Amino acid sequence: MRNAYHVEHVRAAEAALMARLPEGTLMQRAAAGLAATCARLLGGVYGRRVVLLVGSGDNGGDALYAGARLARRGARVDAILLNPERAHAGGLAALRAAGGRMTGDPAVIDAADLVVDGITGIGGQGGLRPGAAELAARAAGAQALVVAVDVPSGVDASTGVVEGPAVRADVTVTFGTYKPGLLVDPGASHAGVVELVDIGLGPYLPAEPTVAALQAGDVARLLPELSAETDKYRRGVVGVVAGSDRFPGAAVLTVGGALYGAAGYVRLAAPRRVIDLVLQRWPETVCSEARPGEAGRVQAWVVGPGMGTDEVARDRLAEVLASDVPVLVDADGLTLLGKYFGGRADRSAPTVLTPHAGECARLLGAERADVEARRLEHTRQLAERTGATVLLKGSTTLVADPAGAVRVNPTGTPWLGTAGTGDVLSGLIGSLLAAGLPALDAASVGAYLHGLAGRLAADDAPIAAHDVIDHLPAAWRSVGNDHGPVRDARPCL
Ligand SMILES: NC(=O)C1=CN([C@@H]2O[C@H](COP(=O)(O)OP(=O)(O)OC[C@H]3O[C@@H](n4cnc5c(N)ncnc54)[C@H](OP(=O)(O)O)[C@@H]3O)[C@@H](O)[C@H]2O)[C@@H](O)CC1
Ligand SMILES: Nc1ncnc2c1ncn2[C@@H]1O[C@H](COP(=O)(O)OP(=O)(O)O)[C@@H](O)[C@H]1O
Ligand SMILES: [K+]
Repeated sequence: MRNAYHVEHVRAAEAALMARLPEGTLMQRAAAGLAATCARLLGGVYGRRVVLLVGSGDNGGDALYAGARLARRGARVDAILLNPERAHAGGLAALRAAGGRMTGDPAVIDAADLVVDGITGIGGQGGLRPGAAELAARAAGAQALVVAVDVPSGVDASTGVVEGPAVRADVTVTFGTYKPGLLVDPGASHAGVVELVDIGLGPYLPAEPTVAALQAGDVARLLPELSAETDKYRRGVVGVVAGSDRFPGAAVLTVGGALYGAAGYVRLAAPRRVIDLVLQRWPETVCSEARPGEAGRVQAWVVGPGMGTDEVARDRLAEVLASDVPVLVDADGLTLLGKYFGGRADRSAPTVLTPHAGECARLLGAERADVEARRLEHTRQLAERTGATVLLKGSTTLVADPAGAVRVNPTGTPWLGTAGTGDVLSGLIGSLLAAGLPALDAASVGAYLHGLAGRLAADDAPIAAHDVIDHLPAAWRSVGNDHGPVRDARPCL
């Protein structure tokens, strides 16, 4: 698990650790890690041109001390001080002693091999002010690699919100712990590759992170375990209520995602024309024209993709919500939930909602652009308001549960932004719910595998939703299975 903490936790941990160490120790640890990364990126330090953008806080101090280390190894280091009177005194002295120079001429950026962004870190507030913004823009237009210190300046470290001009880094060297703003968009896409430097904060951080990102090993551990006794019913039955005469394809894609999830059996409740189409593509589906409540027993439902928003669809949703098993509501189901059910999921079993930004905005009565700009806040808010686990789709998918846990998905590609991929995701997560994964795990594991399948399918070229289904087995294989290969569940004869 990659854990990220809100700035207030980082500051508290820093204070507790600093109280046990000689003054300046943490900054030296940070600067050493930063300089090591810069040296590696430069592929040799001697004679290279490094420009430091230095704000008046400790973020600037880190940049100055790292600059001094590079200057001692023969780099030509120029520092541009945003506020010369308030720049970190110790860092300035170290840089001067190492032969670094102060300059007021931003043209040095144009000739630099590497620019170190030490304008603001966890102390930054809002978008960059004009002087800082000009330097950030000049660095973006130059050939140099841009390395952000701790956080790209202009990105809110706790939330990933970017409220104006901000640095776009190739690499961010962050200290002590990840910050949510490095994992959640739009901040994440300003951070580039994120490298963590351990400065010893770990023992002083709370057990529960503000935001966590699953890694392959976590996914492998969370996937259901198969054994010799496994059969289709024990694996779980997932019910799908999707498709309509107008949108039959949505059911094909949702069922496809569900078949390649962890359930052993997929049941579809849909109109005849939808069933015919689904059976052509997926003959293994068990189909029923009956209402969901009469379609047979399931361990989880997926309801919504392409089902329409008329009264028949409303009644189908009502029946599914009245069941005592986990339910995933997507697409038209979300529209119906807002229109007829007060946007709430008051149920005894878990509910998962999978809106994109537009659907999330509608359920909250907010603007889509605000949801996209402040993804973490809105995902949490919808989870609190609905009592459901909410997965907000789009660039950096987020999952929040009503108890406050948040996961951010590290896989995925913008190539997934194509019609129908959301239907595949719904089927996949529903299948994981039917297999018994708790809502937060099902949603975050589903998003992880879906994002990975999207990447494997796209490989830098356009894809269609069915390509994502086709690559789900490869995505499963690539995370492995912590419970050992399935074929070993039966002894060889
Ligand atoms: N935590 C740790 O364990 C460790 C932390 N360490 C390091 O300390 C960093 C935190 O340092 P920090 O607290 O001094 O704040 P910092 O990020 O330098 O920003 C404050 C400055 O930014 C300015 N400023 C603000 N907003 C602005 C804007 N929009 N546009 C322009 N300027 C703006 C603000 O100006 P002012 O408002 O005062 O005029 C002030 O000058 C942390 O990120 C890490 O790098 C490591 O050394 C060791 C371990
Ligand atoms: N820019 C992006 N980066 C990464 N993933 C994206 C991006 N845009 C869309 N996606 C993903 O593509 C899928 C689209 O789902 P959705 O909007 O519901 O489409 P549809 O309703 O057509 O199935 C989601 O999994 C979403 O996270
Ligand atoms: K910075």
